[in-house]
Amino acid sequence: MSAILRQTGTFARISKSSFRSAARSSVRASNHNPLAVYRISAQQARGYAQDDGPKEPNKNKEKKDESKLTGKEDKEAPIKPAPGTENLYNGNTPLSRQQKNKPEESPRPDETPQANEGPKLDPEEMKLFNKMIDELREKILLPKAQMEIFDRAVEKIRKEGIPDEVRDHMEKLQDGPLTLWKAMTMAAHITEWDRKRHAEAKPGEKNADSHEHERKSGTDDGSSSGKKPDEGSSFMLFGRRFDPSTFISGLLVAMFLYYLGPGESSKEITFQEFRNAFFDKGLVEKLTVVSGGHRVRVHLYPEATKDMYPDSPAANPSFHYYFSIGSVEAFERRIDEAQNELGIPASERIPITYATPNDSWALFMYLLPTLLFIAPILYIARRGAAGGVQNNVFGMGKSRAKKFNHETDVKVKFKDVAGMDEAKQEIMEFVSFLKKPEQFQRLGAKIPRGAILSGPPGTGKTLLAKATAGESQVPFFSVSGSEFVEMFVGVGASRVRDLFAMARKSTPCIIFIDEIDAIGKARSKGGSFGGNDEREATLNQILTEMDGFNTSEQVVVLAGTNRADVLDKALLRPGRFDRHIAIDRPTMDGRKQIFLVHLGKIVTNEDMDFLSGRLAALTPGFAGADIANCCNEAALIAARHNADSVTMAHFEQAIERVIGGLEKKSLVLSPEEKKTVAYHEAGHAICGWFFKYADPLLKVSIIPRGQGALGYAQYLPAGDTYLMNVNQLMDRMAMTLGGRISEELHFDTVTSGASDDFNKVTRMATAMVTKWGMSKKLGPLHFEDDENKFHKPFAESTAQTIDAEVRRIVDEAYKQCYDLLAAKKKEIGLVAEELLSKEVLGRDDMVRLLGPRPFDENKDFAKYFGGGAGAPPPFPSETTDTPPEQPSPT
Ligand SMILES: Nc1ncnc2c1ncn2[C@@H]1O[C@H](COP(=O)(O)OP(=O)(O)OP(=O)(O)O)[C@@H](O)[C@H]1O
Repeated sequence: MSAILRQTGTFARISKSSFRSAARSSVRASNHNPLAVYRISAQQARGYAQDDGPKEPNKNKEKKDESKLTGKEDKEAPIKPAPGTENLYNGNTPLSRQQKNKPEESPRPDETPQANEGPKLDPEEMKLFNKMIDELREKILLPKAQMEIFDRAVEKIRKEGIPDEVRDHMEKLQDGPLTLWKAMTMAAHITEWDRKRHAEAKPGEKNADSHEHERKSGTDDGSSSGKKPDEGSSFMLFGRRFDPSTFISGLLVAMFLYYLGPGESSKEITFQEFRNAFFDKGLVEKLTVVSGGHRVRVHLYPEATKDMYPDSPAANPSFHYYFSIGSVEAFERRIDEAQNELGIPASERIPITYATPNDSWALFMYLLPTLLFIAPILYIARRGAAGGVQNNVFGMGKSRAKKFNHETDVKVKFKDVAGMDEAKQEIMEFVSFLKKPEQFQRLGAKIPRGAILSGPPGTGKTLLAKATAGESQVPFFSVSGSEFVEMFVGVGASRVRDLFAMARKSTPCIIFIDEIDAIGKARSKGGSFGGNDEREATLNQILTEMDGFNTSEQVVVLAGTNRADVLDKALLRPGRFDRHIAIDRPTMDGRKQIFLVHLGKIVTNEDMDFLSGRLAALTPGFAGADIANCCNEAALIAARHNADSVTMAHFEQAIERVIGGLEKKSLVLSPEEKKTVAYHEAGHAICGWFFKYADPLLKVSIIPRGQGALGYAQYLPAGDTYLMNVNQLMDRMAMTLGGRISEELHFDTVTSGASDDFNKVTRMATAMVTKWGMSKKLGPLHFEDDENKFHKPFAESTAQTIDAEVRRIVDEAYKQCYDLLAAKKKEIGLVAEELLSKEVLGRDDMVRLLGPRPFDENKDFAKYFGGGAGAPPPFPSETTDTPPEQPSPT
């Protein structure tokens, strides 16, 4: 009973096991190891081991006396705390020293423990007990009423001795420093003991004071009213009863918050640092081998570490130091050596554990951000590749087709589509199929699956498809081929599936895929550069879907393209796009019809028949979209001039603008340049007027327009001609050279303004020689152009012949033009001077200056432009003179 709390800490050394170890070690050889105190000291526990009975302390005393006599006591009990733990418990002096100086005392008869009470405390023990209680008070904050109960209980212990119950709990808490948690549970036990003591006492023995305390504390758990507390499954904390389930769920929440928190931080140190800073100072609580036996995590006593290294993060329980090890065996050996060096007994060795599940959790938490980043990408990619109608990750695999409702959206009818009667006729069949399928099925006819509408841009392919839907009164799904193409392989195919699935749900209906060449290009025969997989997969899916239609399914697929020649043959085979409808630029009559459609919305007082005819004659080569644009431009120009209605002049301005671009009034030419441009344009105009097969001039201007054109001449082609003979070609070439030859005839030098003319002439002459068989020397041969210019499809000698023939033809055209212009030098001067003064000349001015054109005019020409008879040449429309190119540095 002489020593109760003999260590650097407080209550942690009063255990039964300590007592036993003390009994053993009291006769052991002396140990100079200062660290030994860091564990349970041999002299610490001198009593309170109830199992050993009251004699045990005496036995111990005897041993102690024995050790005193032999003078070994000092050596047996370490007197100095381990480095780093001196301040652990408020700088307590080593217990062994206190113990050494403590007088041996027997329990006083009046202090004999009573039932339920432990032995009484001697002055030394009392001192230490008081110290422990002071620390408890510092660490915990109890409600006032609770504090009173606690104080009362402490007072009781002081007077009557330490009860077994409290002692047992202290025994459990002996390891490690006094943490807040330990302090709380300790306080709870003391108060609980006191409460129980009162509850078990006879009613008469209960003092009124205690009742008052319980009432005040408001924590009467029913024991006072005769109800037995459920001690097995709950414990008290702050006077509150906690059951295990509350505790476990609380613990789980705490763990959850812990892992949600800032996470475990760590620092790598060397083994030497570990030893010097922590191990040798006794701060290490435990070591854990992690990372598959490559690293060791150091668990420190947080309080002691905090005291020793106040600024270090090591005191944070979630912070850990790590050091690397070569192998587990080597590490264990080193630790053993280190502990031997410090003389730590085997029973006190630092525990070493091996990778707990927490490590996997830590690894998981460590990898979590990366996983969170990568997982969605993988998921999208996989889902994209997987395809399927259900493939709707962020709407990726969903079709982007716009659905037009036949009742509300598709208002276009066949009457709105003009100038393509044959195409309309062809597509009409689809309308009858969608309207009356039985008429075809009755006779065993298979309904065509779809049609490809091919033609230049703006010729009305989409319009025709819409009109088909409008006429058939069915829903219309419109999608562009490029909308199937995505970054992820498989998305296109998935969208095709989705589109067809949607269409099947709304049968009968029309699907229109515009620009189908974006996905329907001929598949490569392998070995192509780059990845075409996505496009090919999409095309294959279209082929499959079209095959998959059952003949009674009323889904018609129409597709538009500008490049029918590049489409995959599999698309065009019967059973898929059965029909191939070519829609070309409209003819003169077609243009007239289209003008009539679009003029319907324009406010004009002009005679519609004449207006549309004249405009159609003025717009050779125009597609439906250009015509619609012209009508709109004319209305805009008229509105800009505050006109009441749109006049012929507005339409002509609009056409000029569409053909030549915007007038560039800001581009001011010098007088010399202007004169050159005027003579250049006059040369072209004279050629067009006097060459029989050239296009008659309609308008010439020296106002710069569009993309750098300094002059502008508009010619009127005879009509829709699809063939050109040698005479027409020669006249056109001669006319094209007219600008440069006029410059030669009227100026000392020539300019670079004819560059574009030469380009045209050369191309025409080359085509005559290599494609059109118009050279006697080369004969009827066709030489394909190699776009890459890698090789010539002819022999070197043939190449020389081609060059010579092209030169000969151009020379002939040159001579033809030169002869004419040399003869008409005066007329050129007339036209050029007039141009310089007026800037723009019309056909009437030409007739005034040069007299009527000496050839029969085309009848349309005569009708709409009042000229005489004459046949203007075919399809050329206009020429513009490009700006001078920059002279090359050489
Ligand atoms: N035959 C026509 N009759 C009336 N208007 C037409 C005709 N052709 C084209 N248009 C006008 O041109 C506009 C554009 O035509 P549309 O979009 O059908 O051309 P497209 O051939 O589909 O062009 P792209 O090949 O560039 O897709 C139409 O909205 C319409 O106003």
